[in-house]
Amino acid sequence: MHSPECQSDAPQRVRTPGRFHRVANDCVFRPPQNHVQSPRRFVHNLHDVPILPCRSRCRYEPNQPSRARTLTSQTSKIAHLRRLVVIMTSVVGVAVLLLTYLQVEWDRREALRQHVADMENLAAALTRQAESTIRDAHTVLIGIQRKLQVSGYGAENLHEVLEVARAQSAILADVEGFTVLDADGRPLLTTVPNATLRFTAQDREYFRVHSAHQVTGLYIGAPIQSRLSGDWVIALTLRLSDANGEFRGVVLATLLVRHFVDFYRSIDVGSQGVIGMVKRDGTLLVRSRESAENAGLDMSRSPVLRTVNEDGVKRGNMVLTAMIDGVKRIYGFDTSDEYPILVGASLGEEQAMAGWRSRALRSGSLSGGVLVILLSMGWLIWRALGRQERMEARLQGMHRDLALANHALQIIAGEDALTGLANRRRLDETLRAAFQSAAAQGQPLSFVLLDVDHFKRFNDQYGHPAGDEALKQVAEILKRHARRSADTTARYGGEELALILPSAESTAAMAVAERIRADVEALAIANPGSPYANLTLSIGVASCVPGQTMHTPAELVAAADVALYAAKSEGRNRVILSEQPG
Ligand SMILES: Nc1nc2c(ncn2[C@@H]2O[C@H](COP(=O)(O)OP(=O)(O)OP(=O)(O)O)[C@@H](O)[C@H]2O)c(=O)[nH]1
Repeated sequence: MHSPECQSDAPQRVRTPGRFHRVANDCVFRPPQNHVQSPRRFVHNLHDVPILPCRSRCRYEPNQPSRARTLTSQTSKIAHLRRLVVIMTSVVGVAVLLLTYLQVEWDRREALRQHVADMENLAAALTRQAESTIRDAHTVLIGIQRKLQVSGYGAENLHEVLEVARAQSAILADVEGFTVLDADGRPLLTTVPNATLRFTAQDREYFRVHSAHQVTGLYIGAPIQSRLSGDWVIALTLRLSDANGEFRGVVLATLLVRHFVDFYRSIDVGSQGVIGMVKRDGTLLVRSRESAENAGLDMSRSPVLRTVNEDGVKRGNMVLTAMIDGVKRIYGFDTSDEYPILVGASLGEEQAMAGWRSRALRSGSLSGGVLVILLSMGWLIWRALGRQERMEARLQGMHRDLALANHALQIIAGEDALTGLANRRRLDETLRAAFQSAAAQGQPLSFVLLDVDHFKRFNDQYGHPAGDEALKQVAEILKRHARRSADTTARYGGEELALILPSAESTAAMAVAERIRADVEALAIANPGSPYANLTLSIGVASCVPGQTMHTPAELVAAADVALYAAKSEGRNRVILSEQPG
């Protein structure tokens, strides 16, 4: 009762005209649901039917099932192992990459955080230094302004002012000197040594700002080239007014740009680093990289100044590409609360992060090495397992061939491997011989066909190995009841067994069949799927005197088959005698 799409390698016999397929003994059948419908069987001469390879997914196991199963599970274990190797290698590889990335990224942030903090602190310190320098000059300017505004511009007072200013200028190293200009911009006095006083400052920005009364306090101008000394200076100025507030001139302190530049350059910020001071309006006052070229440059569009002026940030940091030279830098900046100035200190990003880059390169190389070793090992194991898998598959193929060869040998030998009964081929030969001999002697001949009831449910419940064991036990009972030497017990196919009883009439055959049925029932092998709760047999018995009532063995088998069908239909676990005339 093999399904037509059977594809296992078991040999099978396919019955073409009937509804049921019969396969060789070892194949595990899957009968159609309605297989008990009449006519149940179609008897044929098996020798006319070719042995075909079984191609369904039936659970056919040749006679060395456990070894074959072991090999199959071994192969699938190896395949599973190979998959595991790929998965493990990938997981560990990804983990190594991820950890390396996280470590490198953490290190980068830490390095950046450290540099940013350094630059912010440096900017704050330099802002305080600039404030202090400006404050010192501012204090002297206020003194000169007061003295002139109170005591007037007479020669004696001017002389006194000059003396005091000289003394203070000598103390203040960053100050080039102090100068007083009259309302026309001409110098009245200066502390700058060897200065020629034949010039006018009317064109200077600070002069215009004060004469137009645009500022009241200290005005910090853009860097200019001093007309007194030729040095680049930052002019700090206060307005001079008379008692009516009329413009009387300007008192001026000039800070030496080179002093700031020298000081800024003495601080190590690397060859790409820059320290600079700008006015809050964006005018560049000092830059450590060049002393004068960029003096007065408008930097109001710089992101740092925009942050300070637009967002009101007083102190902070940024990583950005400089407007002046296009170098990417890490900036720290701080603004003065006293004066409209801002000092920024920066490191070149490339130089600052060079340490981190080399550490990242080392980590990357190390991880790369680990990864290469890991992948190589994974690949080697994977390849070795592949070889083993192929070998196991070959071995499996060889075992299958061996099993088929054994099976073929058993067919030739005429014995069913599982039960030790005669196989189908020998059954047919024996039946044919018994039929001819009984016909020649005018003796009766009986044929008994036995089928285990609800065996599929038994298999489904306990598994095929248990089914095999039960079949063996039934076969043993069958052997016990074949007492005469001419009696032949055989496996007809699947869970069907047969018994040839030469010289036995129907009464004797029925008695034997009944004893077999009873003995099997008495075994009490549990079969929960059966209404009898135990394993039982349905048996069909047919008898004839060959040559008289029947003319071929096939007729006798067909009669037993119909009787067996009747036994199934009437409730199973019973023996039915064929109604065919015997
Ligand atoms: N364990 C084992 N099972 C077998 C063997 N040969 C056939 N079978 C099984 O026997 C069962 C026969 O099923 P069916 O033809 O439906 O018959 P059943 O379940 O006994 O039902 P009825 O015959 O109607 O009582 C199938 O499940 C086959 O797989 C064998 O050698 N070993």
